[in-house]
Amino acid sequence: MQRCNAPSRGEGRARPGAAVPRCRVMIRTKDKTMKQDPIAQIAQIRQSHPNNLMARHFDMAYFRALEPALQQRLLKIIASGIANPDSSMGAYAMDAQDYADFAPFFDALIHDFHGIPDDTPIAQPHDWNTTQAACDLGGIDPALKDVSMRVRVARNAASFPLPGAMNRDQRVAFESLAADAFAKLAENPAFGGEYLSITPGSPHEISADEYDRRVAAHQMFKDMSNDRFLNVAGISGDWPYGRGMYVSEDQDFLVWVGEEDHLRIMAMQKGGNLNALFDRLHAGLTVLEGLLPEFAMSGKYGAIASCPTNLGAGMRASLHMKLPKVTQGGTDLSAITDAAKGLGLAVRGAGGEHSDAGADGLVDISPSARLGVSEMQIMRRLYDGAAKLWAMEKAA
Ligand SMILES: Nc1ncnc2c1ncn2[C@@H]1O[C@H](COP(=O)(O)OP(=O)(O)OP(=O)(O)O)[C@@H](O)[C@H]1O
Repeated sequence: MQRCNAPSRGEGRARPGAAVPRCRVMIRTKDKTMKQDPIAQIAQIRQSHPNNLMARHFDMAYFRALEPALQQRLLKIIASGIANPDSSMGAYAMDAQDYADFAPFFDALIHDFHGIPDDTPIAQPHDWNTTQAACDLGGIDPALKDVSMRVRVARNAASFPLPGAMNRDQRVAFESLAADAFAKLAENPAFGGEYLSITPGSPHEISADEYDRRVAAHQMFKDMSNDRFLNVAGISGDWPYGRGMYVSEDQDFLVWVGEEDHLRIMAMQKGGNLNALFDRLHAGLTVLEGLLPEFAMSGKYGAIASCPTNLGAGMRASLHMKLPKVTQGGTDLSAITDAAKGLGLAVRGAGGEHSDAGADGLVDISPSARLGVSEMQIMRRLYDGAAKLWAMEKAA
């Protein structure tokens, strides 16, 4: 799955630590004045980067018809896609309300990215009933009992701006609310654990070494402060204030605070039993919903997220699978990527987005679609696709 800041297919890949390009659009975002006509830039990007969905669908007539205040809001939404022509999406919502206020703009991108035909209304079903199908990969091959599974959902509080538009006080205030909720969650026998903060001076602050250890363990999110896409969008602003992670004692239920969305709520387990994994996430999510301010949800768009790629179920369900033969020892992902695409799956390196495959052919596979598909459809797609990719590996 490509998120907003993923480079478009076939174009250069962003890497953590990559140089942050200078913005060259004439809009005011915080204290920066950017220097070129954004409309002219979008026209150029449409030619040079046809996979930038923001540029592909930006309707000049629609933009010109907006009042100046709305134009400024829309320019902030698309600033990252202009400054980074190699964006695959190129737009981040700054507020839950943006999806309604700029529906003609967002809906064109959403139909395109999520593969929803233009004449089909956007709508999000929800279904967490895992008893409908047994999806245990260990039943296909005992070798798959070892796979690492992760499923996460994005959630944002309705009462705060989305991360791109938050100031430092708001980030810290949201983290404080979340820490209070986690203190209650810690008392729940099924989800007891601790909150670890990277906000300087937080009562829950962890050391830099502990943070690095958690990142290396695939639990904590990476430093976003050098991410050129998130920087322009304002999402990585005030780093590391307002950021942290809750982790259950058994390390299989985690909640990120202050990454690309207010919350990323996830279950992580080894073993191949997707039903158990999804049940764990659903149970934790249900408890958290009772402890936190109301989440921004929409019948049309599902879970509201900063990036339109994450709308809908807001879910990315992934498996870390070793596929050494079909990836030529991790050196060539082209065959597996093509096969996975036909199965509705995306492939990325096991270190997270923008990473390469491991030498042992360890890759991350996950269903691409999130909007218009229910949680259970995502689970089935992952199971069916993984079974087919595993059959390819065995036959190779
Ligand atoms: N199945 C998995 N098993 C173990 N770790 C995983 C698994 N899937 C993802 N991870 C780890 O989770 C972390 C976050 O990964 P990544 O950024 O790709 O995912 P994400 O949170 O779903 O975000 P996005 O799709 O927006 O990039 C990384 O450390 C990655 O290695």
